[in-house]
Amino acid sequence: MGMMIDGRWEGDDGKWASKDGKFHRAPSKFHCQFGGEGFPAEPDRYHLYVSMACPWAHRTLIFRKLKGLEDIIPVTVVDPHMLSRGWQFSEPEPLYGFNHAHQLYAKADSQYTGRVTVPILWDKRRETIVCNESAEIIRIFNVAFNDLTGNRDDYYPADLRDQIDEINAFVYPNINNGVYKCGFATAQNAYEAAFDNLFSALDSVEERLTAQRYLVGNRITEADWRLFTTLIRFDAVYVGHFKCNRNRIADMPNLSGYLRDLYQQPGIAETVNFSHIKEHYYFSHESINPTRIVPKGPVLDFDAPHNRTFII
Ligand SMILES: N[C@@H](CCC(=O)N[C@@H](CS)C(=O)NCC(=O)O)C(=O)O
Repeated sequence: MGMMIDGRWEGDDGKWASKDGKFHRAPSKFHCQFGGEGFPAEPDRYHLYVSMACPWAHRTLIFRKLKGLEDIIPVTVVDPHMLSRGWQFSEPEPLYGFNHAHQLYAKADSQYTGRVTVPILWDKRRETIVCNESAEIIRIFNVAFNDLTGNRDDYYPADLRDQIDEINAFVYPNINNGVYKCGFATAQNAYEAAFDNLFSALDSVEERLTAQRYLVGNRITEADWRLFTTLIRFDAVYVGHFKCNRNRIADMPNLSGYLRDLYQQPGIAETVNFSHIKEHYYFSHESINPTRIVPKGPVLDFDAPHNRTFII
């Protein structure tokens, strides 16, 4: 797994785990300054690069779908295999014919130093990265194109923002990133601490969902979609590949019903691609799975009844 140093691709960075054996996620470098003169909301101006495997990129695909942005913001999907040159395109990508995502980063900033991550929101006019932070991209998608699409669905409503921020601040480090802290730990004690922390957080959300249908009451918000992209991958990859195996989500009645409830919302199933999810994790992380064998199971049925509508 590599990264970019001064605008050039460096093959092996050894950065996934630090000396303490813990996984530390690097912060994103391109932050959104959307709107106004800089990056106005316009059709045929932006392009989204995603991996169908990546939970962070998945957030942006969900918001693109929910907010009716498919005609306004085209998408290019990277190959599921992320190998020695980082994210690659199965066919040259449509804007420049690049074969690798790192070429986009170099085009945006010829001196770029950092990781080459997806999602990438690209501005075709300025030929640069608008943003490579999914948490910010979904906030843009939530409102910025409303006048163009007429879609005013709001997943970060003003009256719920404090509650959404609070639950996000819990779910991100403990669950979204918590699975990575288990999977990329390189010391037994770091793994065990991450494992205990992850399952204690899942227990707490399981409890929370006893009395309410969604994370913030009875309305789906951004907080739910941010949790969804981790939960949907959990039994297929995190249980086995990342050793998050105290139990499956399928064994947690509230969380599994909640997961099916979200999966069955209109358009969401189309954003989920288990072939890319399993191929990416099991094939790309050679240090975790050197044989690169991708398991055939598990058999999962997210179309089964969720039985959550009785909860007000
Ligand atoms: N903070 C970023 C994280 C994105 C991220 O880490 N994406 C992963 C894929 S799941 C990636 O591209 N990793 C490649 C690398 O770090 O080299 C976001 O949420 O947008």
